[in-house]
Amino acid sequence: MNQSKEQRILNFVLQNAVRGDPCSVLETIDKYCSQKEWAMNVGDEKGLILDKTVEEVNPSVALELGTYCGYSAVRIARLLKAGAHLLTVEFNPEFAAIAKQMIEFAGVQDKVKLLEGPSEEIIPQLKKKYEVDTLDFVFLDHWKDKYTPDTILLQECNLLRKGSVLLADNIIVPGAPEFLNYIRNNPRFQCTNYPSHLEYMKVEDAMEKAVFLG
Ligand SMILES: O=C(NCCCCCn1ccc2cnccc21)c1cc(-c2ccc(F)cc2)cc(O)c1O
Ligand SMILES: [Mg+2]
Repeated sequence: MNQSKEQRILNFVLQNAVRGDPCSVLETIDKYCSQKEWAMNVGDEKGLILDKTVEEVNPSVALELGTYCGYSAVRIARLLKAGAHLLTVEFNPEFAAIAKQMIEFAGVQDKVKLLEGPSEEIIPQLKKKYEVDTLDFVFLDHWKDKYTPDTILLQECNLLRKGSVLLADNIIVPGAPEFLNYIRNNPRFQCTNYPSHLEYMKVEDAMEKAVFLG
């Protein structure tokens, strides 16, 4: 059975990165995906926008929708203060298995809880099953047509508080036009656009930050 691309990325990290060193894991994934096989990690350029937003928010409780190989989970978790944690949702079991190993190799497993399943099922469970009060930070990086329904669901489940920050990837490519329309025309959100490039490519992309006003 030949390996998946995601397995090849993990193997390259296990063989070339430094165990317990999140920055080394991130550099190694970026090296592989820029030189050998493209993959849909947020990458080093948009990763800096993610870093700055996480540092600005300094979240106690963060949610990520779309784990993939765990690149952005490692990226976020490495910046979290003591006692803070990231809940990351992945519905593809193969990706979840890769991400789990990636997160453990990076040494951030104590800060990350990987939840397997579709976001519309997991979000309503966050309060009771995962003991979440409200979310300080949400990174949207899953199916682009789920950004809007899941943002609505987060509000319906009372998971956002005044000042909660959403950051959405791929505003231009693959694009989330319906989300952009929803969030920019919603008076309960204050939006900021961050132009960038598609991971590992000279193609324009952008991230959108939306602060919930309560
Ligand atoms: O599709 C993307 N990501 C989503 C992957 C699937 C998520 C599925 N999933 C995960 C959790 C979860 C929970 N509930 C429901 C579904 C769930 C993506 C694509 C590109 C891209 C691809 C080709 C191209 F030519 C240019 C750009 C670049 C990106 O950065 C991306 O993020
Ligand atoms: Mg993305």
